[in-house]
Amino acid sequence: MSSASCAAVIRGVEKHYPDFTLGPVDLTVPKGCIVGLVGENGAGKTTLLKLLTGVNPADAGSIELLGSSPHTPAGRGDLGAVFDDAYFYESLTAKQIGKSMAGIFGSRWDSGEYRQLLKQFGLDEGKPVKAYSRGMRMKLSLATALAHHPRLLVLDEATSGLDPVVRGEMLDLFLDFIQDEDHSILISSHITGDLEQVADSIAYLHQGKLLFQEEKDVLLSKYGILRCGAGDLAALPGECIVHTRRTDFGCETLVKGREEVLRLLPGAVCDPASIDDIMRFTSGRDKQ
Ligand SMILES: Nc1ncnc2c1ncn2[C@@H]1O[C@H](COP(=O)(O)OP(=O)(O)OP(=O)(O)O)[C@@H](O)[C@H]1O
Repeated sequence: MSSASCAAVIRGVEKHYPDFTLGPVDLTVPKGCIVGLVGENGAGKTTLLKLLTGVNPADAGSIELLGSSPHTPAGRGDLGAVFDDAYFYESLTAKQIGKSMAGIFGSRWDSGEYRQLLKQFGLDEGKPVKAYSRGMRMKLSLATALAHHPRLLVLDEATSGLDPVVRGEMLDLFLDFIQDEDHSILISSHITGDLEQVADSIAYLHQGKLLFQEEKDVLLSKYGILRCGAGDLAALPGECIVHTRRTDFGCETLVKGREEVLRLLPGAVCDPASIDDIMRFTSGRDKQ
């Protein structure tokens, strides 16, 4: 895929902390797409998103953000980011935050859009942030990330802490956002069901390494959970078997090439795997 068709291109990026190494990671965010970033706690998702958005520098590799570097104003101007640990001054009201954002973004800041988003999210612009719940703070972060009309949204656990109804509204808003083919979203989430609903591709980070980035539909149709006896597994080529866990009733196996498995084992039970299944089995958490 050419870099012109991507909002973000990450190549060979590394970050080294005393007890953790990220990378080298290759990841792309195509224009007009939502890329879901999944991974266990401590897998390196926030670390990667902070490198991409220029919050922290990478130790190696290259990052192209909307055709520039994340460290240039051109790269950052078209970016809207929401981080789980981002905070506003507690005593400021949403209205005052809007004013300070207008100072930062200048003519890009759309105060009408900001007020509209606050209204849509049910946020009282006269209330100080300290009177906001966790979910309300997240919505305020989203409103500030959207009101300067970014082309790329980077969202780190932006739907966590939101109730299912509001999460549904957010997902609709994300889908609306990418109706413009020049818009894209990279979103990390532990709520994989949300990503199954809206993401075009899924990137899986495990212990600092990107295990795959694949189109969601391909991923979900490719993998399956096969339930069978140990003897049946012998009929399968090794590359079909990702990981097997033995249960009291036989074997539960994450298989790759579900159609091929069903062809080789007609009558076997091989249900489509969810993103959670793929993560659980691939990470080896189910090893017994
Ligand atoms: N500034 C830092 N200094 C040292 N270590 C760090 C720093 N930032 C992150 N780490 C380490 O990097 C690892 C990955 O952390 P990160 O926050 O990126 O994971 P994550 O995938 O976002 O996790 P979670 O899902 O729990 O939010 C952790 O071991 C963390 O302790």
